[in-house]
Amino acid sequence: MKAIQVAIGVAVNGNAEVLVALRAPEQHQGGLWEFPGGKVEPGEDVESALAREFLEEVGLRVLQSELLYEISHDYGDRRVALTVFLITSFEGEPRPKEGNPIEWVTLEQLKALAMPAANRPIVEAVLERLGLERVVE
Ligand SMILES: Nc1nc2c([nH]c(=O)n2[C@@H]2O[C@H](COP(=O)(O)OP(=O)(O)OP(=O)(O)O)[C@@H](O)[C@H]2O)c(=O)[nH]1
Ligand SMILES: [Mg+2]
Repeated sequence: MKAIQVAIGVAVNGNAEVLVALRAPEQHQGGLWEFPGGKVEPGEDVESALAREFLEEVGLRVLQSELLYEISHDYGDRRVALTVFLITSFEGEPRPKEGNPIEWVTLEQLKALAMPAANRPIVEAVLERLGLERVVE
């Protein structure tokens, strides 16, 4: 099975909070919290996909981002290859443009969120990058 290429972003605000969205029940891995993002389209590079998905899903214009982490995960029903960016500068106020609730959460709150399995090492990388204790020792 070919992996689906996905670009996702961890936007950080001035209070050291990160932006998360709730996946709709009918979506793959529905009912779990995610970092906004989505599938890279044919012919599109992964940074462009990140910028497009952020505008489409939460209405933010990405001004500055850096590569944070890459992970492939097999969910059984599909394989995904996630490229994760830390978004250090953006423009606009986040709005749930596709109807999924969105929230700024502290890193402590992030640790406790129910997210898809592929996100556990991503959260570790976020905590490490932003300077907090790891979740698992
Ligand atoms: N956006 C997002 N997708 C994630 C995360 N973690 C994770 O495993 N995924 C998986 O990545 C895949 C693609 O993400 P997506 O469903 O957001 O894609 P999309 O926005 O293009 O959705 P669409 O197909 O409805 O247009 C899904 O299978 C999803 O389960 C995450 O933190 N954020
Ligand atoms: Mg999406």
